[in-house]
Amino acid sequence: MTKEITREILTVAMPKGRIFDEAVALLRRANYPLPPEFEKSRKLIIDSPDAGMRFILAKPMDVPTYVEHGVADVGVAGKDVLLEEKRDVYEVLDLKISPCYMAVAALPTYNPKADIASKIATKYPNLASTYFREQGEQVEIIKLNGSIELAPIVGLADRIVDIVSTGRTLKENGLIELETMMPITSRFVVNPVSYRMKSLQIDEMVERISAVVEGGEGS
Ligand SMILES: Nc1ncnc2c1ncn2[C@@H]1O[C@H](COP(=O)(O)OP(=O)(O)OP(=O)(O)O)[C@@H](O)[C@H]1O
Ligand SMILES: O=P(O)(O)OC[C@H]1O[C@H](OP(=O)(O)OP(=O)(O)O)[C@H](O)[C@@H]1O
Repeated sequence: MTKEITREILTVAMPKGRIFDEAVALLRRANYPLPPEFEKSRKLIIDSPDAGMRFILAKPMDVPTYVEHGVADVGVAGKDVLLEEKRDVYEVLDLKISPCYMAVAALPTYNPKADIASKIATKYPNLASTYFREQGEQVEIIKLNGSIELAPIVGLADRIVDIVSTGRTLKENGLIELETMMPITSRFVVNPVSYRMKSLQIDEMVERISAVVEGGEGS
């Protein structure tokens, strides 16, 4: 009797939005045959039997949550999201896509006052509080969900912690960068249990993507 080696389906959590197209392009360059409906569909679960994969399309900030809980075996998440969410996932590969950086910014008139806790507006409260704690600075964090650059202009906060890419949003809103905090790129993350149970598929996927990232295969 011949024993058939069956490969289990790998569930991949993909971030919708900015990172999505670049992540899809990377997978295609690694020769994963992704269906054309990927780009056009509003579906949140897309099966690719030829690739042996099921894709779930999540909000970028939620990708590590799906991977931590094991409903996705692997996923693609920004380093910003990983630092903010601190989920129990393995970060195994820097995909070097969607580059940007995290920065502290303020109006040019910002004047640090030693006796008052500075107000920091951000979409990244954990990342920001860790950063300022490490700097030995006491701050009050104000969590916002977007349009962060608005906060200093209307007097809600005196500084912001936010992502900078082209610098256009800071510039057009009259803000200046005070400190560069850390560079950000998207990472390939893996559920620790999946890493043991589906090591064959996951190792192969990491190798194939890594070859594209490092060597520019197919680019
Ligand atoms: N200029 C940028 N602004 C924000 N995120 C960026 C930028 N450039 C790259 N990124 C990456 O893209 C991710 C965010 O993607 P996107 O803006 O689509 O999601 P989002 O923050 O959930 O947006 P929204 O809340 O507007 O839907 C970040 O986690 C970061 O790693
Ligand atoms: O340096 P830039 O190229 O201008 O990019 C940075 C801007 O892009 C992001 O905002 P996004 O467009 O996601 O909108 P949001 O304010 O709703 O988060 C980020 O929060 C900055 O505001």
